[in-house]
Amino acid sequence: MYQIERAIFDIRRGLPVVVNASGQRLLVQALEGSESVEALALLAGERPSLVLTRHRLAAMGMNLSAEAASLPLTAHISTNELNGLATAETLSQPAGGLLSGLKPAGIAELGAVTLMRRALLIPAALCAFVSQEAIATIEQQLAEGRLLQVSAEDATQCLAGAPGMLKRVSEANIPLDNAADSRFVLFREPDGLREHVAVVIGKPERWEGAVPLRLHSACLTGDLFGSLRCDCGEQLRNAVADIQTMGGGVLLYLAQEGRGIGLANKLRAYTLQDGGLDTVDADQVLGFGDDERQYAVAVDMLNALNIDQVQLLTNNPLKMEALRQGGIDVVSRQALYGSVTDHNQRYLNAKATRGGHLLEDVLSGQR
Ligand SMILES: Nc1nc2c(ncn2[C@@H]2O[C@H](COP(=O)(O)OP(=O)(O)OP(=O)(O)O)[C@@H](O)[C@H]2O)c(=O)[nH]1
Ligand SMILES: [Zn+2]
Repeated sequence: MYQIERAIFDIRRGLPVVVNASGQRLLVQALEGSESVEALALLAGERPSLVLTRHRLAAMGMNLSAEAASLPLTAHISTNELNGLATAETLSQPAGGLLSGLKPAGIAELGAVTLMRRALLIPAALCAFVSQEAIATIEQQLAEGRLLQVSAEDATQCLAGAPGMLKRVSEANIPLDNAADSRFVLFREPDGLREHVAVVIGKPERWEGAVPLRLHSACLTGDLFGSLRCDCGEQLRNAVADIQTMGGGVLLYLAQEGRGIGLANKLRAYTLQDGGLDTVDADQVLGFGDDERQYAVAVDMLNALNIDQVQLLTNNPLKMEALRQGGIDVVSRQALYGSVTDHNQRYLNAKATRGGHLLEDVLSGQR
């Protein structure tokens, strides 16, 4: 995985990397932030194609076949169509007849888009297979370390992380407003890119049975600034207070901003929502699924804290399911609400109707 971390840094800087699928080399560059399609074409000796996720293609008005719709991602756009589509912003527009040359994506292209996701960029990649004529130059650049190469297998798996490899890095007592006896324990993912914090409230040696647990995905706008667009800040504070009242437990503060798409993309999604889309459709226009979060890191953190039985504070059935799949016994669920306001009502409605969140009580005005 070591090469992958380095490749992600190059991708975020707008540089190309090579994704190698059984000896076939695909030059890959992020659409977002790429300065020149021409330079990529010159290096590869081929015109690049644009690889997009099926979510984005559907949002662009493509009628995907049943087969294509079931793939994790799909398609090439043939080269001369690139001109009209080459910015992240124009990609959100319906494409009409522009996208005639769709082809199913192979494992190398799947790896390319997975790298973009992991790099928290728009999941769209410029891709060109290296031509026979260009191979010598590419090999020289690889040998000199000017270009990085990753295997297609590693690239496709880079979102999942490496189970059991979270590092417990540092910890300290941090008295909180509603829970004076709290301890922050910081974990770092092996690639060093993301850090997650377990807030341990109370004295673990006194806990009996299922531990009260909150999985909280980071929301800079809501948690820190009290944004009225969502309910996150209130949920965070309510969770700390509830766990304290329940006799102590754990809040996992997960680096999963914007349901895993990152802050840059969440801000883009907010702008699309201001244009009328709901939270799910806005993410799909950008190329993302309903919810891009993976909870393996949460399971790892619970294992490190010797917790295998929990009472989960959430309205999100996916979180219960993910913990159960990771071998954690979720013995009960407790609802956790913020307030409904004029600003967040549409968002909460979409969570309930599109995302299956259990929010009936709060939306029907019972709280
Ligand atoms: N993509 C996207 N993310 C959003 C939007 N509004 C809030 N978020 C993110 O949604 C996530 C909400 O996280 P949580 O509160 O832990 O989870 P949840 O899925 O709402 O489920 P609960 O456990 O019931 O709260 C945070 O990462 C927010 O940054 C939005 O409009 N678009
Ligand atoms: Zn939020």
